[in-house]
Amino acid sequence: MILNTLSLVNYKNFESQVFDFDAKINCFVGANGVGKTNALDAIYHLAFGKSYFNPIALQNIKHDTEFFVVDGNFTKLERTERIVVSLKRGQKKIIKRNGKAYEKFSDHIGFIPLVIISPADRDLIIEGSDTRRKFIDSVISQSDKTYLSALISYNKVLSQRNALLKYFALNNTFNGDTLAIYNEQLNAYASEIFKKREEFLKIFIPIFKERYEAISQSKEVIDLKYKSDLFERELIDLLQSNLNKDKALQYTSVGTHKDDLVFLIDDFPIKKFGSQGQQKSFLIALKLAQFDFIKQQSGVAPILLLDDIFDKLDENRVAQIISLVDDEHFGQIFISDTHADRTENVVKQIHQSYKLFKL
Ligand SMILES: Nc1ncnc2c1ncn2[C@@H]1O[C@H](COP(=O)(O)OP(=O)(O)OP(=O)(O)O)[C@@H](O)[C@H]1O
Repeated sequence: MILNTLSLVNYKNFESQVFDFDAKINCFVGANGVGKTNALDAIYHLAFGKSYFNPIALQNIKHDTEFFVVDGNFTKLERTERIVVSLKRGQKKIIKRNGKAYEKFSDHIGFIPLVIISPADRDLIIEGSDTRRKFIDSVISQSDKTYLSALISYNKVLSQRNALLKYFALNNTFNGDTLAIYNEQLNAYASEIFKKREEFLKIFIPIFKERYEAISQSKEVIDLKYKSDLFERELIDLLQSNLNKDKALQYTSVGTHKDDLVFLIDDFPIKKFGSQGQQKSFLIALKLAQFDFIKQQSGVAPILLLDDIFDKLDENRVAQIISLVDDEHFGQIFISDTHADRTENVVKQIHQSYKLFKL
């Protein structure tokens, strides 16, 4: 998967910009605030139809302008693919592949395999379970369309069930038959989601551990554990036994929407007991394992975005990370850094072919 060119119009701080990329390594360098992360985010947009950093779509349009266009020309399996994402104020976002607009954005997910490593990933450790569920969902969805569709359906039924619980409470009424229909649907989707998350983690965890060992070169034992209500019983039984609680809360308190991933270091939560360096290595190992998994499943090396990585890790570790990717299966890498010299020094040692973009 290679991004050949990228053209931006009114995307965040870019008014009009065209990049012609190297097939291997590309570095965006420049002072704080010049738009290095924004350039990476534009590439992320082409893969996921949204920003990695700012979920409010309209805030990605350049201030005081009416629309943005992110236009990318890729080579995938020797074919040229043009992806255009655009948004005009007051209108819906449009994603086009080779001139044809997608009806459902979810159809595009996985078409441009991509992994981003950014300081913002620390949210995976410090924030709530929804951040970790999003991570696991995004990894599986990139290689499994049926998973994404089960997830979308589950969320739809879940909000209908929650709306019904609210309606019951507001109108002081109850209808077990209607609720049972939602329970059955939710149960079917949840079983599928649970099974796929379990299967995914069986493959993913060993890759992750291997990556961590390679990066950290230390003895601590790290682990990932899948936490789900569904290990206990089927969702249909859980919904039944939690009915009174759900009626009181007016929302569904059990299900795969409550699943979590527990991050452990020597059997203790990494959030509380991991050093800064261990936490960073943990997150990078997680993302590199994502890279390996997607490559393994789709047969295509994902595009790798490394945001601000030199600020967080020393040069040796960065070189190690880049060559880890280079070793077995090179994809295309995009790096952002404030220091052109530092970036060039590290990159030069690993590959002769690279481009530096001074923003
Ligand atoms: N919608 C927008 N319109 C105009 N400018 C924007 C918009 N959104 C963000 N910006 C600007 O983009 C700049 C930040 O860009 P970015 O985060 O890419 O910087 P960076 O080069 O990665 O910096 P750092 O080295 O500090 O990480 C800020 O100046 C911000 O004001």
